[in-house]
Amino acid sequence: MAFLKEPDYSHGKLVKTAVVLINLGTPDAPTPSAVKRYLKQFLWDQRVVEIPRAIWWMILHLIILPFRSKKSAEKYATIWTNEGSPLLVHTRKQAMLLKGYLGERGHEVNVVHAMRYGSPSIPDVLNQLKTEGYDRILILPAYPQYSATTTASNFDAVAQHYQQTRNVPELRFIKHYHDHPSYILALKNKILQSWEQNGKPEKLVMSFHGLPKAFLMRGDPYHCECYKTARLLAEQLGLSKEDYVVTFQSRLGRAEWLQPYTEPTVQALAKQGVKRIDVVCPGFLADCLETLEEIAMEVRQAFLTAGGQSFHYIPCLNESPDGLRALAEITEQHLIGWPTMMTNSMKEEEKQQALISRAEAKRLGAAQ
Ligand SMILES: C=CC1=C(C)c2cc3[nH]c(cc4nc(cc5[nH]c(cc1n2)c(C)c5CCC(=O)O)C(CCC(=O)O)=C4C)c(C)c3C=C
Ligand SMILES: [Fe+2]
Ligand SMILES: [Fe+2]
Repeated sequence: MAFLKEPDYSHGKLVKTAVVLINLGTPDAPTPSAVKRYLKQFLWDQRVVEIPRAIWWMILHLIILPFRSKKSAEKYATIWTNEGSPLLVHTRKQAMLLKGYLGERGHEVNVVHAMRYGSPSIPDVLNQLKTEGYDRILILPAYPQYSATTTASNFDAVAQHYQQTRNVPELRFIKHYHDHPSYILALKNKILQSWEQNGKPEKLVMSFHGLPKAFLMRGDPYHCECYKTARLLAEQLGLSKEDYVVTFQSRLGRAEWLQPYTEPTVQALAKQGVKRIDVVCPGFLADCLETLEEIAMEVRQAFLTAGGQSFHYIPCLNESPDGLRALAEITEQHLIGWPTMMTNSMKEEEKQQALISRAEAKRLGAAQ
């Protein structure tokens, strides 16, 4: 009888393991209808907007969706690439490379990407892994700093998915890595690389995505984790308090969000006579609308219009070897007790895929 069949694993035996890199999500196209579909799912999440549902439904459907979808679609169009939305393109490549980096370190795990909103969706990805026989799942949120709005929302989506599943796999969930030495080192190297090419700024602006201030007051640790990342990074770079400033971007709506806000801060710096600033966004693993459009275009313009002379945007870690090495080390620490190596249960095409990822990771410097 099927239900009495012994499972094809037991303690000490190898079990197929997969890491799921989950990022926020992005529209399928830079069009008002695609952006509307994405925003509708995103902004209906109670982890993101805590306003009572009936009131929020009216605001969302009557004001936000009709106006913001069109405006945001125009912004997305300015950053869209031949391969698609930058956030999706980078996240997909990061997952592929992370698999290779982990393989090089002796962990033969699968690494796939999923999006909290939009596609590939978390349920689709987890279903696919189940079909392929993965019975150990490690969730790696693409957010170094924990926030209920992002990290806990990923957790909700994963937990909700498995509510519909009888045979739930072993699950692990990485909470944060805002102070992980290899993540800080990767950021430091990215900044030093930019300074070697372009020289140093008078002020380094570290801009993080914002949140309503009320979420901090209710206990969300995000704000503290951003400041810890910034302090560790400044220490590593040998910066004094006068050399850098922490700011928060991407405010939405009229309520107060975490301060100081990025754009007014850079305008004030320009008015105080600061001629050259660099902006880095350590909270984003991958470049996206919020960095490429909001920071590298809008905030740049605001600084230059207010009298600034030179503005450099320092890109996110994206596919940089240091960034991937950091993700590999962080992941590795959470694989302890889950022995992973090339198993006989891996299908031929899975083995082939693992070898391709490793070759690409090696080419990018994983073995250094
Ligand atoms: C109430 C609104 C929002 C909260 C809270 C929020 C938190 C939050 N977001 C990120 C990361 C990203 N946000 C991105 C886009 C984006 N964010 C909001 C709103 C809130 N975010 C909106 C409406 C949008 C869509 C774009 C727009 O219309 O302005 C993105 C980029 C997505 C892309 O497609 O490129 C990221 C990444 C974090 C880390 C965070 C809290 C810590
Ligand atoms: Fe956001
Ligand atoms: Fe924005």
